[in-house]
Amino acid sequence: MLHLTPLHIIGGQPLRGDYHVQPSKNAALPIIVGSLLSAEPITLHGIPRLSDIYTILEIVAHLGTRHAWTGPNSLMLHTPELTSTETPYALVSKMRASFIILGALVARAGEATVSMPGGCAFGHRPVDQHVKALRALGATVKEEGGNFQAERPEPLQGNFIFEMLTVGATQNAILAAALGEGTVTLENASIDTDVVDLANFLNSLGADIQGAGTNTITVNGVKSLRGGEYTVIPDRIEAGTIMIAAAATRSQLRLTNVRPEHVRAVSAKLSEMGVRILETHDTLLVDAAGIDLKPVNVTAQAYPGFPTDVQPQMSALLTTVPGASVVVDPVYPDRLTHVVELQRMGAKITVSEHTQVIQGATLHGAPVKAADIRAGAALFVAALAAEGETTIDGMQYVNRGYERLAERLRSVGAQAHQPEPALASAMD
Ligand SMILES: CC(=O)N[C@H]1[C@@H](OP(=O)(O)OP(=O)(O)OC[C@H]2O[C@@H](n3ccc(=O)[nH]c3=O)[C@H](O)[C@@H]2O)O[C@H](CO)[C@@H](O)[C@@H]1O
Ligand SMILES: C=C(OP(=O)(O)O)C(=O)O
Repeated sequence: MLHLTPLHIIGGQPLRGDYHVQPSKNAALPIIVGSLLSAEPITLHGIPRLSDIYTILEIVAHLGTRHAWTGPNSLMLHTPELTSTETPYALVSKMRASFIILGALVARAGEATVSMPGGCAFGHRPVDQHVKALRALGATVKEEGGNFQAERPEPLQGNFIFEMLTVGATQNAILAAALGEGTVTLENASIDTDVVDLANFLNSLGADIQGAGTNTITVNGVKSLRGGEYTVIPDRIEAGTIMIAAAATRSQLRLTNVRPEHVRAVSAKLSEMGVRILETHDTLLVDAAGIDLKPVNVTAQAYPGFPTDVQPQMSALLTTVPGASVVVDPVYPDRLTHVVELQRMGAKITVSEHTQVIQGATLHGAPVKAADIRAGAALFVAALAAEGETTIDGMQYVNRGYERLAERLRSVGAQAHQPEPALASAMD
């Protein structure tokens, strides 16, 4: 991964004005993979210009997809035929989300070889549910030499009950079953917004996926998918991050291009702390100006619970709130790489048995380093609230998830500066 220059933030200034939320990274990635199911051209709007998007485009290009940017966030994709059914380690290891290529290739080609996804800074991320689901629905999946090889002799059919709520495995099973005229029922399926957006996208091309957004999804395989045009949902994780940044700087800030119903768990927690939240159908006003915030306890859960992808940022906010807060993340119990870096900034956090106990303190600027995407987000939230200057290294991780971060933070009054162009614009 390319190393980027650090982000410099001089903290202690309130944010103000309107922050336009980017399109969703985690919804866009599986939708780009889903485009492999159609031989006709597809135009997608709402694709954020992020390094993860460039990585998935590299992977689908290897499989035969041609693409062209047709607007700042619009992309044309076309896969007239697959040129390979294998995704090599060098590409897959860059990004865990690429594992759902397995389901897409099984659907379109009846076979796939995908390398085992790489490890992750915040712990073990198994793929057993992806494999069990495909096997239960009639595919053979072999694990050999660090690769998973899947074959689908007949169209997938049958029933699978997930052992836990998993976004990626639900998406993988939907993709694998979408083509081929069998009927598949998925129980205890994830109801995450990114599962719903994938199903809506595939249905817009002629797929027959019923029940996305509930725990039981039925996929009636169809012969083929046509081309089409689709707009990806706004990024609820970026929205949650910026809502928290507004609270941490005790600001009044309006978020535009947001689906308030997608961030309700974050809104509820901020309201419990005393932040005023005002919703319209696509904006959110976050008002923490002049408010003495109260400490809270937070437990991350699958959607619609409090998102694990916002847990580190929430922990950063709580380091600024007088009193004791407790944070646990049963989804990823080791998602804690932000802790030691926040401590450099004066945060009072102790960790015992995967539980963060946080005492409010005054943060000060310091040199810090992000080890993963949302730990980096926690660091820029803390930096915005801290007295003095913070330099955040490891921006290649942060840039996976936040488009033109310094520029967009500056647009709402932050003093943020990253000396070199971000990776996304360097690759345009
Ligand atoms: C690209 C993308 O969209 N990534 C998101 C997606 O990841 P991802 O889809 O990988 O996460 P999952 O929803 O699958 O993981 C949820 C839980 O299930 C467990 N599990 C998952 C699969 C499996 O086969 N076995 C298993 O045990 C995981 O360890 C975790 O505890 O959802 C996560 C949970 O909201 C987010 O943190 C990630 O940002
Ligand atoms: C962890 C994340 O992404 P990934 O699942 O791709 O690692 C994230 O977006 O917070």
